[in-house]
Amino acid sequence: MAYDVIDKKSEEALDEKLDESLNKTLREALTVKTSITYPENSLEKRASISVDSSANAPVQANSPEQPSGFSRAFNPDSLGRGRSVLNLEHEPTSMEVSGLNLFYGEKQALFDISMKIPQKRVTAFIGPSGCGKSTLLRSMNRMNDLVDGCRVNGQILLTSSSDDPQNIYEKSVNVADLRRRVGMVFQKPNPFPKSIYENVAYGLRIQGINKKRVLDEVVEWALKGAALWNEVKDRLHESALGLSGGQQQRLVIARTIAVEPEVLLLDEPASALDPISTLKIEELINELKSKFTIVIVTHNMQQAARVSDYTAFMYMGRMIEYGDTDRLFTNPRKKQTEDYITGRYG
Ligand SMILES: Nc1ncnc2c1ncn2[C@@H]1O[C@H](COP(=O)(O)OP(=O)(O)OP(=O)(O)O)[C@@H](O)[C@H]1O
Repeated sequence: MAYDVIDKKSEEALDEKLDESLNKTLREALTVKTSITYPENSLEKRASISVDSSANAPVQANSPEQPSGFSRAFNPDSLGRGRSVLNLEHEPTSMEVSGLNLFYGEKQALFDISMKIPQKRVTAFIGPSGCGKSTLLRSMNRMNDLVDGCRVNGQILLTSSSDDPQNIYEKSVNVADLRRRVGMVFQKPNPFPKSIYENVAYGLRIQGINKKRVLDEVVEWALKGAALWNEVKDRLHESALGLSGGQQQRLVIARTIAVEPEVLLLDEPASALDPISTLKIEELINELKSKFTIVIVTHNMQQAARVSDYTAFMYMGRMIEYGDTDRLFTNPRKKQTEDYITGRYG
């Protein structure tokens, strides 16, 4: 079977363009006045993220990620979490995608995608290169608006915090506000050239919150939430650019969660990181889902199996199968899913 040929050049060009637009977009998203207020003594709910101190503990260098000679075939040893099968029908949702088609100029990249994104769960998108994972992820906070000639039809409802779900593609939607509510972390860490503290405080300062005690609390909360506090608490005023790649990625996560998004979109957040940093990001995802809905794109099936509750398998712009992660990996219902997870293609 012929697979979609990826136009690497346009992908790289898009990545560059997204990188360029990113800081601007982030700044816009963070400048939005929101209903969030951070009065003193109102930060108790932040404490509800339990930060497992083991996330900062040293780990065995050979523990995470692919064994040497890794093939794309899925290794079922990644499963066995011993939990019961999850059922999407019974989950409250954060987002609901229906009949979504997306075009880059003449080329259609997504075909009639419909899916529910369950609240406070981790949903992974997997599939061969070029199948549309990142496109679908980016469509969830309208990052694709940055691509010339990109058109979308269908709808995506943001359902988590309102009785009156809003289609994010409606004209009246404030896109900067949307991107604060649906935050995104990219493959390449992109801290601002500021101190560690100011990176995390950025979104709050822009909202006019300058009280030191409040900022201190939020910065500490977000850095703890991103499992970075112990490593940086003594150097908060040093440049973020002096951190390692893995630390920078956790800093970006801290910056994103500091403005309390409802949904965190992670586009291969660990693919540029070493195995130890990758493990920390995976542990972090597990911690963060108690507070945030998480959607992750990953090339790595072991990673999808380790971190996600639900997995969506995509192929050539279509959603082929979507359901409980353990079930999908151990008992796929579609032959294309089975072929992919057994390494027959991809
Ligand atoms: N800016 C763009 N202009 C034109 N086509 C694009 C653009 N971005 C992506 N595409 C095409 O859309 C399709 C889906 O790409 P997308 O990057 O979403 O796939 P993916 O599954 O995330 O791939 P990968 O795993 O390689 O990152 C591909 O055929 C790709 O070439």
